[in-house]
Amino acid sequence: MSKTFSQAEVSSHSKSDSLWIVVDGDVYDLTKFQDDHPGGKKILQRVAGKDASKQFWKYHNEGILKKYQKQLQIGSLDSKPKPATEAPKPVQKPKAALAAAAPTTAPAEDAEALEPFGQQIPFADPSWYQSHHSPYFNETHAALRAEVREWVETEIEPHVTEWDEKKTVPAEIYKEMGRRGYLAGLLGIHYQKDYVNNPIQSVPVEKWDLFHEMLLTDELSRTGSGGFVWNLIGGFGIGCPPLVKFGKKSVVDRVLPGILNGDKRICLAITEPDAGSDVANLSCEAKLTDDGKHYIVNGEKKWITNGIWCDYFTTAVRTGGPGMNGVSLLLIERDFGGVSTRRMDCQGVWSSGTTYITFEDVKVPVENLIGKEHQGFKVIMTNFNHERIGIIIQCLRFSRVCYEESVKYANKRKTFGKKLIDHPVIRLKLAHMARQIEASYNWLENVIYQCEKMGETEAMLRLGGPIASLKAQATVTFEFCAREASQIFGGLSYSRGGQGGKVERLYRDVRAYAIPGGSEEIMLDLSIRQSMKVAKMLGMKL
Ligand code: HEM
Repeated sequence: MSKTFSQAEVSSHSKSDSLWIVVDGDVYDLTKFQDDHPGGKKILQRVAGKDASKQFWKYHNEGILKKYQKQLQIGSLDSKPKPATEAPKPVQKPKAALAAAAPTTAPAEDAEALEPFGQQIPFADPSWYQSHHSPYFNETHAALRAEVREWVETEIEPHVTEWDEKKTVPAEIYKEMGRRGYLAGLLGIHYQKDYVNNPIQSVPVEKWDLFHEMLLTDELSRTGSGGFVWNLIGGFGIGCPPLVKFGKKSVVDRVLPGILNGDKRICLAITEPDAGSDVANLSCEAKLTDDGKHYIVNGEKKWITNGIWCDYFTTAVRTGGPGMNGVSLLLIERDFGGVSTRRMDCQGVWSSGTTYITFEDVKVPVENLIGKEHQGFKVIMTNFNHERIGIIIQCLRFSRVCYEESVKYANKRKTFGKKLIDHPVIRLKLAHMARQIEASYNWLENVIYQCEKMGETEAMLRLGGPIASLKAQATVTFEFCAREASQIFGGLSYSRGGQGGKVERLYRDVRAYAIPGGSEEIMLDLSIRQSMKVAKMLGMKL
């Protein structure tokens, strides 16, 4: 935007037939927009021709300018300071600032802390973003973090509310996940470089680890929409790993490139109208044909994330007798015919496409069996840790979003002559949010590190209990933070959109995290049962 105006020039556009305002040194022509302004046109006319920065920031958050700038900004004031030509000075590392005060006997460090990143609001980002030392993150993680945040802030965040209200996300965004090489790194295993056209840009693929996967999901979750995150990786993150790990090579080679490059979509179809957390009771049946070449599948699946848009369904079916030993996993393809999907209306995660599926005489080739016949339950079990870790990462970032939005709002909203942040009762709420977020996140880092070091079977056995426990911890934290943020925002988090929009949306999304993937009650019970069982095997003495 190269055009510049003097203040006098702006002042001459102070009527409704030519209405300009200034926000942060930039000039906006609101003449046409005033009739559509959700806050009303009179309020704009009162500041016409003036600097309205103070009033603007009182009623809006940053997303509004990002969304409307292109359409409404016509230039800047000639008095606006020019942006520095050289790169802005990074925030000073606390280490340098504190060097003088550091005790001379401090132990030598193994590695330097990373540069500060983000807005430096305490607890609004993980502590390694504020240059705290971390044994887990290095320059490759910092590079990925910057790449994803750039994309999310410019291309995604300004539109998330609109997409959520429309209950969809443009297909282009999922394709972009493929084009950027992100999907190939979100499977809980090493990066699938042989199946993608463009491997990820900022990280050498051989260096990809579970912490990259964690922070990719974490940064996507800054959008503050479970619906958005699930739209992109909800079905994929749980439906694709069983195919990659246990599918026949011929099938994997045929379908995986389309999925990982973002052209085709896959989901996991396990839950049924009558079988949720008790997976072993499912009834969708698959009968082998007399020639042994196909299964004929009949049955229903419910609450299936992404189902309406999917080409492939990693489906749990009953091929044998009752209980867990009669369950198999099949890759059902929409093109086989007999697959019907309808959208379900749910409380939250609106843009995730929660689906009811019916399979009617679907003819599935036996080569689409994932794992061995009647042993699908084992495959489903190996999937749970990855699914639950995904849920934990999202819940903890959503908790941070609730906290971050609250801190920002509390620093501008005044009640009874004081900013909210100056009321001890509000600070107490923020403190309780922060302590739970940080405790849970530090536990998550440890669990990810264990997953990285243990083999799959060892991790399944030894981490099943802690991960179940952490899932419950994360969803309870999320519920608490959504509630407290909502109280801080008051009426603004009761209406949809606007400044409290993220908090209102996340409040509605809470149950979508506390129930699926193992409900809180089942998780807590399992955490003790599983941990005791494994400890006994390993020689626990009581
Ligand atoms: C570039 C200029 C502006 C744009 C693009 C804009 C846009 C919007 C939008 C989209 C909303 C709906 C709520 C939201 O999504 O946040 C809104 C609400 C509102 N705006 Fe503006 N606005 C502008 C300038 C102003 C100014 C200068 C004022 C005050 C003098 C103002 C006062 C309000 C008020 C009072 C609301 C209602 C807030 C509420 O519901 O709590 N706006 N505006």
